[in-house]
Amino acid sequence: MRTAYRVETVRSAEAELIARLPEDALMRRAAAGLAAVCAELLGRVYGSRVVLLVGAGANGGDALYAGAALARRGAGVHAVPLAPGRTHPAGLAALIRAGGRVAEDPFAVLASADLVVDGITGIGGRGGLRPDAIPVARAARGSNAVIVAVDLPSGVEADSGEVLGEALRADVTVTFGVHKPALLIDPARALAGTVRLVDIGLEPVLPSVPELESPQHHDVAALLPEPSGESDKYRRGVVGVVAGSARYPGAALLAVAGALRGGAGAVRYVGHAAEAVVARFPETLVHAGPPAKAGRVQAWAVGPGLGEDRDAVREVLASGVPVLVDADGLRLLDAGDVTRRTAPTLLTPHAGEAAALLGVAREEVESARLAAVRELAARYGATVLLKGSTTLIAEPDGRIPVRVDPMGTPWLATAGSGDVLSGLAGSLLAAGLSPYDAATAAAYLHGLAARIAAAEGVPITSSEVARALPAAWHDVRAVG
Ligand SMILES: NC(=O)C1=CN([C@@H]2O[C@H](COP(=O)(O)OP(=O)(O)OC[C@H]3O[C@@H](n4cnc5c(N)ncnc54)[C@H](OP(=O)(O)O)[C@@H]3O)[C@@H](O)[C@H]2O)[C@@H](O)CC1
Ligand SMILES: [K+]
Repeated sequence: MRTAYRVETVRSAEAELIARLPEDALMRRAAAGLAAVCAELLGRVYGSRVVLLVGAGANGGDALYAGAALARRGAGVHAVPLAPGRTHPAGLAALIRAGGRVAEDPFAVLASADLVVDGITGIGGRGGLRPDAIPVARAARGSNAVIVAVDLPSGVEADSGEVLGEALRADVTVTFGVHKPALLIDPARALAGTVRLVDIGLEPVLPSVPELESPQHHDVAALLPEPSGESDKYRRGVVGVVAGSARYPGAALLAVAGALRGGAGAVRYVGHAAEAVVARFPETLVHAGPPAKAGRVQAWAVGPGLGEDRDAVREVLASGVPVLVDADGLRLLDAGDVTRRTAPTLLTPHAGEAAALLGVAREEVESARLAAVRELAARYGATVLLKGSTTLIAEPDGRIPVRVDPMGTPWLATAGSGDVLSGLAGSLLAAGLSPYDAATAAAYLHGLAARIAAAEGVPITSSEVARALPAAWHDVRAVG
């Protein structure tokens, strides 16, 4: 798992290290790593033009020491102090000793820069760029220079990934010790560019439980169910899919398509589209309803294209097996029916549905996704998968890390893709995964399938995403 830690945790780990090391040792390590990435980006350091945007804190110090290292290798380095009188004194002295200078005209040096180092704010920044920094940041972005953010793009909130004002979009972010939540969560993540992690020796002093974790191929491979010699379809799990309506029969087909490729031994479809489902997927067991009379299942997925069938949602939530609720099911559910449950529940809203469940505006969820997913999970006592530009998965117990899906792709923003995800995650629940792991594996495989389907760079449909799921399993298993 890739992990991210909150500022408070990073600061206490740093304090522990600083106490054992000579003064400035950590900053020098950070700056050396930063200078190495800048040199790599420049290709030829000698004769290159570098501008340092320097704020009032240690983030500016990092930029100054890295600038000094580049100046020693022959780069022309200019510092632009944005908090004059509060510029890191030792860092500035090191830059001047190395032949760097303070810029007389920041806009002139920015116009001809090859590389700009953004050291305005790091983990100490709050509330977007300040007015003085905005024209300078815009000039940097408007130049042809590569922009390298120090630790974080300046102007983002480190712990939440929110962007409360203007921020400076980077091409590359060089972060120290460990990722911060803003580097994994939109909207901040989209401003970080490529993220490079510099080891400053922090790992051994960090707590074992991070704020966020983001799975990679081998993590997902370890979660996927594997049939054993004794497996029959019931032991592998039967997933009940309650989806589709006279108005939205397609949702039933897409949810079943996802469920058939999620590792359960059988898919039992319940609803008004039974005929269409069997015609397309003859391996499906079907039942016209109601869910309670459908026969044995190990998990339910309810909601895609369901229309107004409130009773079906209520009945499924009254069952003693894990339940996934999506789409119309989220609109129809009664909060008490969820909080009273003893078996686990997984809710899979997009930002609009999450906003309705929380009683806030959609923009509020989109701008503060981490807070929204945690609040929903706590309020409903359920695992929540919040879909979107960054898909997040939270447990009701706030001490458990929120998982961030790294596989999302804009290609998934296509009609019916959520229906495929519901079926897939429901199937993984029926196969015995916890809601947390089922949601994690489903989001990952779904994103990977979309990437595989869109490999030629052409638009894809949700049916194609479902068809690419076996290739996604294969890909994950091959590496895991
Ligand atoms: N600790 C360590 O050992 C190591 C730390 N390292 C580095 O230190 C960084 C953290 O340094 P930090 O704590 O000095 O805070 P930092 O991010 O530089 O900015 C805070 C300053 O900016 C100001 N300010 C606040 N908001 C602002 C805004 N919106 N716009 C403009 N200004 C704003 C605020 O002052 P204020 O004006 O509010 O009084 C404050 O003085 C970290 O990210 C990493 O790069 C590495 O070297 C590794 C070792
Ligand atoms: K920065």
